[in-house]
Amino acid sequence: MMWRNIAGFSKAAAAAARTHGSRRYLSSAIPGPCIVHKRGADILHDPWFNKDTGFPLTERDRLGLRGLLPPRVISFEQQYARFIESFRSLERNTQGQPDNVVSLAKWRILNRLHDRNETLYYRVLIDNIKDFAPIIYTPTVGLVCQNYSGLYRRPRGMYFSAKDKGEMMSMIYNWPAHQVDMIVITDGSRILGLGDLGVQGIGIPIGKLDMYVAAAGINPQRVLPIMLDVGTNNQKLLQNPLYLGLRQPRLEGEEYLEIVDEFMEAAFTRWPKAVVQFEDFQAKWAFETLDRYRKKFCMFNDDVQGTAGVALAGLLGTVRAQGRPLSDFVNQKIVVVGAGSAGLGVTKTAVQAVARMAGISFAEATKNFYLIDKDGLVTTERSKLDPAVVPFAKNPAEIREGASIVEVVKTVRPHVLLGLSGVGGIFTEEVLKAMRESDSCKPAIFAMSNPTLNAECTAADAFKHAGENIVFGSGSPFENVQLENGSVGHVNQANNMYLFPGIGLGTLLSGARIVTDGMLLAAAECLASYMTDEEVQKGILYPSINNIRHITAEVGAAVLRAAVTDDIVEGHGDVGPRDLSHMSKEETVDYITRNMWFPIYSPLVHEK
Ligand SMILES: NC(=O)C1=CN([C@@H]2O[C@H](COP(=O)(O)OP(=O)(O)OC[C@H]3O[C@@H](n4cnc5c(N)ncnc54)[C@H](O)[C@@H]3O)[C@@H](O)[C@H]2O)C=CC1
Ligand SMILES: CC(=O)C(=O)O
Ligand SMILES: [Mg+2]
Repeated sequence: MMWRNIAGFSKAAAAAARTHGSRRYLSSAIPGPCIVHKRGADILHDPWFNKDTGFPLTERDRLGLRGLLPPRVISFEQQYARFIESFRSLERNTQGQPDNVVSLAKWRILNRLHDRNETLYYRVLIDNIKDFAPIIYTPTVGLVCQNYSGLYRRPRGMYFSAKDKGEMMSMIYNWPAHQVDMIVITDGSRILGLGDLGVQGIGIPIGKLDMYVAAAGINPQRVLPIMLDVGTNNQKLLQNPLYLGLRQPRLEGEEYLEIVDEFMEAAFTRWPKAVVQFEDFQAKWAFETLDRYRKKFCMFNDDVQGTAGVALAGLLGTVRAQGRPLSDFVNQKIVVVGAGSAGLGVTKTAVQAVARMAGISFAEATKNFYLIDKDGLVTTERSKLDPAVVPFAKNPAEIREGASIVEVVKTVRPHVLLGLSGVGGIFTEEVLKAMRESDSCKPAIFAMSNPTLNAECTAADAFKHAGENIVFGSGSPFENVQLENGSVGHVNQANNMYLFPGIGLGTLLSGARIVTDGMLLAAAECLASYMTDEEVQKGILYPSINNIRHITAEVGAAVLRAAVTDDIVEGHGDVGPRDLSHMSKEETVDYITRNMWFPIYSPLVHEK
């Protein structure tokens, strides 16, 4: 597999160079014979320009590198093969060691490459995304965040803390890149299903932006991970002498919002065309900030909106998997476990879809949805009902207030059981067995919480207890399951990674002023219609992660076209709003694809 990639190397590189690849250096070129203004060791220490042993002799001569490298010039292909060999050797040498140890060792070797040579790093990531996504993204990124203070070697991204109040407008200019396209920001308050990890949550924006580079071809020189450190309520971290964040409780209320406001003003003052993705904020701030900024800035919340689109695509897929027409979605009974930023985002979007399809009101469309939180089924009987869940609260005459998951499943016999609770294993054997009585011929189980240990159930347990005819999705990857009937139980990775890169890229390349509901719906519909009937019937609802660039180009194009329809595009670079509106669907996909950055070594000196 790896070697096939290497064999296909020069063709892909040449194609990329013809389109977009080398532009990255030229865009920041200074006049004169050299494209990079740094010299000598400064170049070797800049992961953006560094080619390690790959510097050709002319560049070694003209950039003051002679003598600073071993004499032999090694090709990109050889460097790539060398890295993969070290990675495989690490796999061999860590066999039998605990999973956490192996995962962190793999993360370290990749991270060291990231710090040293970005071109090679992104190339190995793109070519081996199926193997490496679980390391730079969920589940290992969760472990990295938990151990961040010990793993920390050098900073990546920017840190704005409560102590920086009043200073952010000048601080933002400390970032060395002139242009920033994508920002992913967190306050560390709800990192995956791991809770409040304070400043250690920076690993999430870094991992998400790695996915942006890999999937959407965002130029890595133009991405910016942001940690907004407003304190932490995690007592263990506050007591840890190695903790790297502010040692104070989280800011609340207006004090908190003032910090986020200040950052947003600073970021958009310096980079008015940037897209900002909010990530892993605790529910109350996820909703509040989305409401506060979505009409003012070009931003979206991935956990609320990206997840909703991926889940909707999965839910529509389950209808197709049952061999039923899409219109049957309105009859599906859906139990959502978890009423936080993700669960509520999913439920609201799915209810809206039912309302649209059936031509009924939102309130009427909630009929087949059942929302469960830590206190059980949400009904109108509950005291102190959170206003965000009110629209979905059931009549207690139907099922009692606070009913357990198993009670709800036994009573409702749902078509779909979807978990976004962050609680590992709550889809117990009893719950899964109850799904055998589902009214669906192919019940669907989505255990979407991350990382792996927080999944509501494993893939193997789902197929074992709920039956071999189920459709299964999980937020973190699981291996496909070999079924007793001889067939394969397919595992779908129901993760917002299938949408956020396309949402960001389509928004960026359209120059949309804001991210509208129409753009988000277009993204979800694009993903929902991506798979063929044949695949869906086999229980395959989402594309392979190996095709992530292709699906992202399609999603990006759908988002861009929806932005044109919503009349909010301002264009990107030389491509104006009129050009965008005249593009056919195919031309839009082509435009998106041509603008994806691809890692190849570009010349650092002009030919004489
Ligand atoms: N697969 C994907 O693409 C995504 C997965 N997630 C995952 O979803 C999980 C939740 O994320 P958020 O909604 O942002 O968290 P949150 O903290 O806002 O919400 C968690 C919800 O689960 C409920 N809950 C807690 N314990 C429960 C129990 N024992 N039984 C039933 N409900 C319980 C809480 O009451 C709350 O409503 C996390 O693990 C996160 O990693 C989030 C976004 C995307
Ligand atoms: C996937 C993701 O965004 C989460 O688990 O929070
Ligand atoms: Mg998230």
